[in-house]
Amino acid sequence: MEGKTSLELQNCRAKGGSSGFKVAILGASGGIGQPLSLLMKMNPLVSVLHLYDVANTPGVTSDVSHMDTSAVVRGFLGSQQLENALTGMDLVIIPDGVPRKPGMTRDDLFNINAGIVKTLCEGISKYCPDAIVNIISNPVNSTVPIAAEVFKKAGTYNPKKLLGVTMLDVVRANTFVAEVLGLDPKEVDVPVVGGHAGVTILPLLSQIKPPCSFTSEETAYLTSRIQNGGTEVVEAKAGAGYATLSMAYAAVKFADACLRGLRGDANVIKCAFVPSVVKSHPYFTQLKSTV
Ligand SMILES: NC(=O)C1=CN([C@@H]2O[C@H](COP(=O)(O)OP(=O)(O)OC[C@H]3O[C@@H](n4cnc5c(N)ncnc54)[C@H](O)[C@@H]3O)[C@@H](O)[C@H]2O)C=CC1
Ligand SMILES: O=C([O-])CC(=O)C(=O)O
Repeated sequence: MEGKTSLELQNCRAKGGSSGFKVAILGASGGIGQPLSLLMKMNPLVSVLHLYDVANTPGVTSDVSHMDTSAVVRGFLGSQQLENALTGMDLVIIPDGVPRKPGMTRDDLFNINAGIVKTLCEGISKYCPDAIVNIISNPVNSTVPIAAEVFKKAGTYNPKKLLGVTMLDVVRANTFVAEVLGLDPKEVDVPVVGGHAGVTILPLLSQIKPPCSFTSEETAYLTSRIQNGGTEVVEAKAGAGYATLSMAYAAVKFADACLRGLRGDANVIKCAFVPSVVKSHPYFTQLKSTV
């Protein structure tokens, strides 16, 4: 190792990195992006982790890269580095954009986040058109259709690879249902379909595994709590934030399912907001095989 600069040493390490998938997180310095970067660095299916943002990626990258797990971490700052951040990626996770404040709906984020997601998806269609794309940025009910239009225009649209992340609704539903039933949440699987905003979030309480039943009061309580889970956190944080930690957990659970699907595992089926066969709703959260 004598005579090598620290950059050369890092490059040696990168070349000798473990086999696995290459994952980019766009918006890696944010409230979701940071814990998501931490958790993805711990995922044994990831060999290379690219952290992209328009702010603070050198610090986040330095911090996360010190973790003694296999994935090689590289940081990218600003739009001039988007090409390098995306080239060769198998999975791109997008938690960039603006989150809402108390009193706002997710739709209030549309004007800013739509433009950001559009620009990033134009980059994806140029630099890693075959990657699976996980969209977290709100309003998911609109950002996923925007991404689809960008990919269609570029001729790179693959409806199987564009997935709106609604896993937090499932994670919340599993937690709240388990509380009512007195079970460990790990034993509960609640399908949640529809969309990712208020009444469009539809927990299928009759389809839970294991089979169970509820009183009408329990059904009303659970439906309302699951539909308003995001608002519950926004109000509890009282202007100082929104769901970031539970979202990062949910995003990693979903990303891991995508990577297992890419690896060829059978029966990896999760809920996601995707192009739909329901004619009146061209996009709909449904149970979907992850590849
Ligand atoms: N799908 C879901 O279930 C959930 C979605 N969200 C959404 O996720 C999004 C991100 O939330 P947070 O991380 O809490 O927000 P945040 O404001 O903490 O972080 C957003 C990050 O995006 C970056 N960013 C801004 N413009 C960018 C651009 N042009 N390119 C790349 N990065 C850019 C910012 O620098 C920042 O680091 C919000 O839209 C929020 O509503 C939040 C919770 C749950
Ligand atoms: O409520 C928000 O704005 C963030 C979000 O989507 C959620 O927590 O489900």
